[in-house]
Amino acid sequence: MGEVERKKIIIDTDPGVDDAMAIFIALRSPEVEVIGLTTIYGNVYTTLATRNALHLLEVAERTDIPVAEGSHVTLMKATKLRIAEFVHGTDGLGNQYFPPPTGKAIDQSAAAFLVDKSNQYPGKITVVALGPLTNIAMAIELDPTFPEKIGQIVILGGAFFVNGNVNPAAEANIFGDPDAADVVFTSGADILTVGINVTHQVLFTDADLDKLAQCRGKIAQYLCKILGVYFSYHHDAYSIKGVFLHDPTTFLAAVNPSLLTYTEGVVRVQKCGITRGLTMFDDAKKRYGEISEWYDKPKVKVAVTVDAPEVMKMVMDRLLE
Ligand SMILES: O=c1[nH]cnc2c1ncn2[C@@H]1O[C@H](CO)[C@@H](O)[C@H]1O
Repeated sequence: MGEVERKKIIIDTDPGVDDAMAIFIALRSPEVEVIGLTTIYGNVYTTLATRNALHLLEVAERTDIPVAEGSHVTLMKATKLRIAEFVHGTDGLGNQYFPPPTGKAIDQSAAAFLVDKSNQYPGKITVVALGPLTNIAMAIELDPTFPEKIGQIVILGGAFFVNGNVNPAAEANIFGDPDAADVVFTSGADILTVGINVTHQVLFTDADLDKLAQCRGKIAQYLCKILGVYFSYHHDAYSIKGVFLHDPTTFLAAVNPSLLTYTEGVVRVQKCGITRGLTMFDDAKKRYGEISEWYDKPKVKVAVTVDAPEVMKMVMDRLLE
């Protein structure tokens, strides 16, 4: 029987506890084929992100999937980065200090890999971007036709109509490289962005963790080990007994966009000052009298609501397998 074509996915990632979850869910999603991981700083520095990406593929026994290392600096070449090790542990994976992976990244940068794959499968690739958008912006710099050739870019990023998680203005991934984010949002690519206004609705609770602990599967057991630090952080920072599933929600939105509703409009990113990293959406309800920085820019899709129970069901089904 003719097999339904699986969506080809590249995950741009900074693993990261919730990145690890998203990667494992992706590898257990029959609807998609993960054709590569590209790495970026954010939750950890890029070198560690690469090491963790290789390690996670070894845990999942999927070393056939290539890892391309991404940028160590922002689009503007800044080396002073904001790294969220206080969220994920100093090793990025819940302070477990796993032995180093045996595999190596391929001999191609993340940006070059992204461009290559977009040429190989024009219009067919979905990039799921789970960290700061430096690699994607660099792919656009490398090849200005990248936005036309890439199928879709599904982004975990932004705080739309709500406060950020770095400060009241900014969400962590956009704050990590606002210049890159603004390039990507205004590139004309088919973009769906899932902000923390949506991912904060998807809570993985203590009870879910218990279910995972009772499952004898290798991945379930592995995740239980690394989730401790992420749980403690959420308890301290938000006074909640559970963790937000930012990355898994974004990945599942790429698999099944009907899990979300979205609105469309131009998004610009504040690049300086106290609101650096702010994502400002023009809802186009007003025809402004003056030409603004939003005028005539391409629109993107901004997630507004999510079917959280269905996302949680998909997460649990895939992790408890
Ligand atoms: O308070 C925080 N500061 C920095 N990063 C965070 C925080 N909370 C979550 N994340 C990480 O940033 C992405 C979502 O913004 C997620 O990858 C999450 O793990």
